[in-house]
Amino acid sequence: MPTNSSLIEPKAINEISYTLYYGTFIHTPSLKELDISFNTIVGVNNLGVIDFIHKNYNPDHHNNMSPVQFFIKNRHFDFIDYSQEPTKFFVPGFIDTHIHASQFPNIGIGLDCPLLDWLNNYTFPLENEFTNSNSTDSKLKFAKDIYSQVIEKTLNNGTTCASYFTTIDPQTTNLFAELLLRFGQRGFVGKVCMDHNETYADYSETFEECIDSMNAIINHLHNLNPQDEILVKPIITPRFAPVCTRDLLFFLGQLSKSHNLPIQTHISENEKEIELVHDLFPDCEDYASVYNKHNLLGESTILAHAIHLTKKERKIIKQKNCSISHCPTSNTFISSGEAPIKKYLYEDEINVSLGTDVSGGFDSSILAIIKHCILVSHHLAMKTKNQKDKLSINDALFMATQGGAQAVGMADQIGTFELGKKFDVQLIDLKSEDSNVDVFDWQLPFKEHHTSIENHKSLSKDEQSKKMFDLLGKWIFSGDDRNCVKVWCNGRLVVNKVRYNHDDRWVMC
Ligand SMILES: Nc1nc2[nH]cnc2c(=O)[nH]1
Ligand SMILES: [Zn+2]
Repeated sequence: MPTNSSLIEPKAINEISYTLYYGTFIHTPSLKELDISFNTIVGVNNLGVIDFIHKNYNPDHHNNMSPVQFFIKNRHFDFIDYSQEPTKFFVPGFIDTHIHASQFPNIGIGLDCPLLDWLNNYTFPLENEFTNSNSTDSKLKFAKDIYSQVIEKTLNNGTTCASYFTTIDPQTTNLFAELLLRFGQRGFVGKVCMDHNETYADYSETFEECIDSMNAIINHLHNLNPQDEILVKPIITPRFAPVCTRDLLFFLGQLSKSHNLPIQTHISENEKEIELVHDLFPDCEDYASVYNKHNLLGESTILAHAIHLTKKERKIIKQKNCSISHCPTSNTFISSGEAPIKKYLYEDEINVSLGTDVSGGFDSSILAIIKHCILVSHHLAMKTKNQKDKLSINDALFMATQGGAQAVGMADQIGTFELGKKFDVQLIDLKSEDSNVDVFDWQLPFKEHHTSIENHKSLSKDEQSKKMFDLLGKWIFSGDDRNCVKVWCNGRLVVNKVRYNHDDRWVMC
């Protein structure tokens, strides 16, 4: 955390109620930096904004001039204290930059074929179910069941923001945005655009239908958000070049400019797909050039997969400041390949984030994707015999949080614990009910329910941080949704798995 503490303007004090969270905070302010702060207070106002951070707070050393004491004297606030619980820590909410909400029922299905067959055999038929024109009611019910489940599941896994693909259907896409708001997850809503599906003609739209649908969705979402808050936003989503006409690609590039909307698509996932793009766009030098030619590459473009990029494509992607969404689980499940992410991050300096890519990916948890991206990078390193290809815990955590925030154009609003950012946060408990994580007392960074004197006598700050780092490894490699016990989005508690609050020490003033 860059700032030790900061005090809000006194004039605002009577209008704002606060929650102060006290405990261990862990985040990655930059790619190479992992910050572990014990005994830290983060103050969140009623707009869900962090405007108070105080590190190393010791309640036994009262200093009446300290910002904390100032708060205690002057304000109504809730004080939520986990500072004496070594297996509990706060991390930023995860950001999933590539997930197909509509494909959720297909999780675990379709292991037998590569991308283009997988699309035709499994994916297009399922997405087509959302377009049922015979009965609007049954279509909406079908969509509501699936979409509610995917939002609940991802929130329960600590995803506070996601960039979603839905289907070509506008009505159920609008319903999806409404559900996001109801459940309280921040979301980018991408109606899939595709007006040229040669291999599965049943699932396609005309250019004109796509324009009408996009306009309907943009208008609907414009009116949906609460005042002064953008929680759901449309994202322009050409599915991928092979299913879009040039007219559609041009139109979508223009639409992004005229409405200042982000873009997401797929790129260079599978070798047969790349050949198809060469055949369909012989005038373009490579896959990235197809998108570039149609004004679809910019700083708010998320390119999913990006496994087989050429050096030249990597250069364009960097020049245009696009982000990549790395989807290692999907890339393994449908055997698309191993993206050289370490090179993208450190040689090309491209921003890389993580995506579950449900249902090419079989796990809707970004914690699982963190684990998988590290494992895939180790396999790549064994193949290339280059240790530098291995991703670290820091790299993966950064991609899951601040890298994701940059990908969705919210680097200054979410992704870390910093003044002025939204409180999109998870509380992790390694000893939660039914936890799969085994922790021994000697592995803890400090004693449970210690007195401050005991604590001072124990480990140095560096030793404590090292132990906490090891606990992070335990969380990533043997933890799961059971350890994500609370989730806040925009300051609002949206998941609470703590059955009784007796293990939270609440002090109401
Ligand atoms: N993984 C994946 N790749 C795609 N390329 C085009 N559409 C898709 C999709 O739905 N999933
Ligand atoms: Zn995808």
